[in-house]
Amino acid sequence: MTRIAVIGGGRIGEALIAGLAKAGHAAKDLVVAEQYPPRAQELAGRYGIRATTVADAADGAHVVVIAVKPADVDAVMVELGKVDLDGDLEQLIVSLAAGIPTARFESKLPAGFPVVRVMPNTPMLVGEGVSAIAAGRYATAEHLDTVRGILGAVGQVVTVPEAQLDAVTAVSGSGPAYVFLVAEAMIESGVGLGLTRATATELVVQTLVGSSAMLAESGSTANELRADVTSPGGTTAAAIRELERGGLRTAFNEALLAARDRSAALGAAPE
Ligand SMILES: NC(=O)C1=CN([C@@H]2O[C@H](COP(=O)(O)OP(=O)(O)OC[C@H]3O[C@@H](n4cnc5c(N)ncnc54)[C@H](OP(=O)(O)O)[C@@H]3O)[C@@H](O)[C@H]2O)C=CC1
Ligand SMILES: O=C(O)[C@@H]1CCC=N1
Repeated sequence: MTRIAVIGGGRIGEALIAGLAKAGHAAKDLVVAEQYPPRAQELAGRYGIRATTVADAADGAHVVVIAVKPADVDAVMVELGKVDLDGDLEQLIVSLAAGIPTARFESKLPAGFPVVRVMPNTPMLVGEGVSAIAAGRYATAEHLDTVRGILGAVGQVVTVPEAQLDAVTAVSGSGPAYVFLVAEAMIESGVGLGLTRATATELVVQTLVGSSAMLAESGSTANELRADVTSPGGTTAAAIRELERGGLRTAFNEALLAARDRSAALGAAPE
């Protein structure tokens, strides 16, 4: 089985580890390098995996996943520079960091070292993630297949040109947060209308689950499904008029532009 080292045991690092563990990836083939010792121990205990240093984790791993914040990537690359990254193992660097171009990794690795950049999202924790992957200059179709195999165990995988990854980040990388925000807002509004919090939460959660399943499975577009709920002169039309008046579409346009631009800025070369 592919030996995977996850560098950075934060939110997305844990989502990947948990998703892989749930999908049956053997614990002995997963290792985490997390700089905060209590957190490292927590992950080791929760998933029965080894927690160690960056260099030790990378040494002997087939795939080294970089799951630290963009600002911490360069420090990790310095640590990796101390390891004899082993061409015989056909090692591969997979970066989950928003914005950081594959060229930045390649410039700090031995010549020709393969790098694949990925934008995942947290629902991979429950096997329902979606990841977009893009090959760096030296990554082959086989390397992309390896990454598809890993991420395919925890959700869907799409392949895009690297230039599109900042847009992907705005849509699906950050996307779960928009959905959770909508859930929060609907629950609060339900409570405002007199429902108990527990009832409002149950209604909203299952509405999101059911609507998502229809989007995924019905073969109808979002627009068609929305029209089906919107009876002429009815309650949905009244609600949607208010959402449009509140500038929902413009807000989403501006929000995704801001996220795309922030991703690009995170990847700008350090001064
Ligand atoms: N969260 C998400 O939904 C998504 C995140 N990403 C990307 O994933 C990356 C991580 O994000 P996220 O998980 O949210 O961030 P977190 O801050 O939750 O996780 C990063 C972890 O890496 C640790 N770390 C930092 N430097 C090192 C190091 N040198 N060696 C070992 N561990 C280190 C951090 O420790 P400490 O806290 O002490 O700094 C932290 O625990 C980012 O680049 C982000 O762009 C991509 C898609 C989705
Ligand atoms: O907020 C962030 O920067 C990261 C990238 C995508 C989701 N979380």
